[in-house]
Amino acid sequence: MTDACNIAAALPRMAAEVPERIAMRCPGRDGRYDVAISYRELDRRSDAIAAGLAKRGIGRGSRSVVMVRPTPEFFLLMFALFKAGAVPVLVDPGIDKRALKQCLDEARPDAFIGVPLAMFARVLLGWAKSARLRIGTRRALFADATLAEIEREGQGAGPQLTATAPDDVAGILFTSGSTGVPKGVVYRHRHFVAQVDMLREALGITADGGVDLPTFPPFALFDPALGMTSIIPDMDPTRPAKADPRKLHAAIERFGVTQLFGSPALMRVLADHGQPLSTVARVTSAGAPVPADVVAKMRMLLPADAGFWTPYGATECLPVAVIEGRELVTLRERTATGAGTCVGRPVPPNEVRIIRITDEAIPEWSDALLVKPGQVGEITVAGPSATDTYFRREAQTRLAKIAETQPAAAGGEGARRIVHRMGDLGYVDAEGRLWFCGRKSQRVVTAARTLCTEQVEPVFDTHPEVRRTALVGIGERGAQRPLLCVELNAGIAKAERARIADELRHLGEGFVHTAHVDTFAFHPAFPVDIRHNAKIGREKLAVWAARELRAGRAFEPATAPD
Ligand SMILES: Nc1ncnc2c1ncn2[C@@H]1O[C@H](COP(=O)(O)OP(=O)(O)OP(=O)(O)O)[C@@H](O)[C@H]1O
Repeated sequence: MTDACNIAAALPRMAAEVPERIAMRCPGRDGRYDVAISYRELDRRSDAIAAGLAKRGIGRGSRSVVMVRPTPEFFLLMFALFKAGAVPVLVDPGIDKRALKQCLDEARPDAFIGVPLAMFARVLLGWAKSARLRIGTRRALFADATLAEIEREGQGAGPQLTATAPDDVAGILFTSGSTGVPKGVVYRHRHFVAQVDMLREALGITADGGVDLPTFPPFALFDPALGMTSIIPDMDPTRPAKADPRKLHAAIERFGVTQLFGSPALMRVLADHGQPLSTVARVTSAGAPVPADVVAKMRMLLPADAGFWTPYGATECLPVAVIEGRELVTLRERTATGAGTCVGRPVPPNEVRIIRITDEAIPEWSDALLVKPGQVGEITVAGPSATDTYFRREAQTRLAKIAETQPAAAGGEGARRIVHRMGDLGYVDAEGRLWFCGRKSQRVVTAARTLCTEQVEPVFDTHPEVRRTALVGIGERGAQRPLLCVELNAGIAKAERARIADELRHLGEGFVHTAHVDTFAFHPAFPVDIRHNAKIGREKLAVWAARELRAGRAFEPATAPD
C-alpha cells in the first residue's frame, strides 16, 4: 500500500507524523473561518468517502465529474477519489455553456458529483447522461445520495489508499479553451506526483509546510501533498478580478499566511489595493503573463526577502519554466522593445527544445526539427509532468505530441517518451532563459515574415494612452495584412484616435519587426478569457478587425505601404 504512486499517499503519512496540523481552514458562509480540518480528519474522512463510493460501485478507473466549489467537501472528495484510484473530471465552470456540455458528455462519466445547482443543471441541460450515480454536496433534486450519506456508509472501513501505478489515469482536467474547444488532458498519477516534486524544488518549499492562500482552486490540492495549511479564500474563484482585497488581507493577517497563489488578475487586485503583505514569503502567479507594473507594485508590498514567482506552463504540462520577479523587472525594457516575455529557466528535469513552426502533426522526434539557437520556433517540453494524451481526441493528440526514442546514453536502450508541443512560440536566449512570444495559432504570417503577438504588442503598449493592444492578421496566412487592435485607457475622446494612430505608427517604425504594423483599429473593450481575464480573444478580434477595415473605419497610413 505504501508504494502507491498517488498524491493522496501524503495524507496517511501526514496523519501519522503531524495528526493535529490543520490541513485547511474554510471561510464558511459568513467568512468567519470557523471550519478547520486537521490532517488526521482529512485522512480519515477521505477514507470513509472512498469506502462509501466503493459500496456504490465507484472505484478504480471510474470517471466522476466533480462540480464542487473549493469547500471542505471538495478536498475530501478529491482525495477520496484519488485514494480510490477513481478519476475525477474537472471542467472550468466559467467556460461557455455549450463547450461545458460538450466536455461533460465527452468524458462519459460514471458518476456526477456536484452542488445542488449543478445537479439541477445536469438534468435541465442534459449534461453527462452516462452518469449512473449522482451525488449532491447537499440534498438536491435528481441526486441519488448526499456526500454526507456516502461518508456515513463508508465509516470505519479503514485505510483506502489504492496501490495505483504510475501510468494509471489519475484525473482528466479540461483546458480553458481560450484558443478553441477545451480539451480533456489525461493526467496519470506520475504526472501529479512529479508536479508536486517540481513545484517544491522550484519554489523552495520546505517540509515544515507553511500557510497558503490558494486562490486558484486546482492548485489548492497540492497543499496537503506539500504538508501546508490551506486557507481557502473568501471569494468567487471563477471571478478573481472581483475578489475583495480587504477579505483576503483579513485572512492573511489572522492566519499568518506565508504563501499566496493566484492568477495575474488577482495579483492586480492586491497590487492596486496597496496594503503591505508583511507575513508573506512567497507569491506564485500562474496562468498568463503578469504585467510588469503589477510585479513591481507587488514587490513593494512584500518583505524585501520575499519571492514573487511566475511559472510558465499549461494544463498539459506544468511547470515548464519559472522566473522570479526581480529578474523579470530587469527584463521589462527588453519586452518593451520586442523581445517577447521572459518566462525564466526550465524547471529541472524538464528538457525544453525549440522546433521550427508547423501546423502539421509530427509523429516522430528528430533533431532536424530544432531551430538554430536563439531563433523563434514552437516550444516543446519533455519531462515528468508532460502529459501524453487528450481524452478521446485523437486528432488533437496527434497535433500536440511527438514520440521520441532517446539515445541509449540518455535513457537506456530505446527508451521512449512523449514530447509535448506547447502550441506557443518562443526561443531560448544565450543565458538559457526561455522567452514566450505568443500562441502559435495567433501568429500573423505576411508575405515577408512571421509576426508573434507578444513581440509586437508590448512595443505599442508603451504608448501612455493605450490600455492594451492585440495583433491580428487579415486574409490568408502567408499573405496576411497585420492590423493592430487598440483598446485605449478610459475617457479618451474619439477625436483623439487619428493622432494616437499616427503616434503608434511612429512607435512601430522604431523596430524592424513592427515597422510594417501600420494599420490600427480602436476597440472599446477586448474579449478576454473568463478564467484569467487576461488572455485576449484574438480569434474574435480578427473577425471584427476585418469588418472594420472593409468599412473604412481602420486607420491606415496616408500613403500606401511599400
Ligand atoms: N507565465 C506565463 N507567461 C505567459 N503566458 C503564459 C504563462 N503561463 C501560461 N501562459 C499561457 O497560457 C497557456 C496555457 O493555458 P491553459 O492551459 O489554461 O489553456 P488555454 O491556453 O487557456 O486553453 P486552450 O489550450 O484550450 O486554448 C500557455 O500555453 C501560454 O500561452
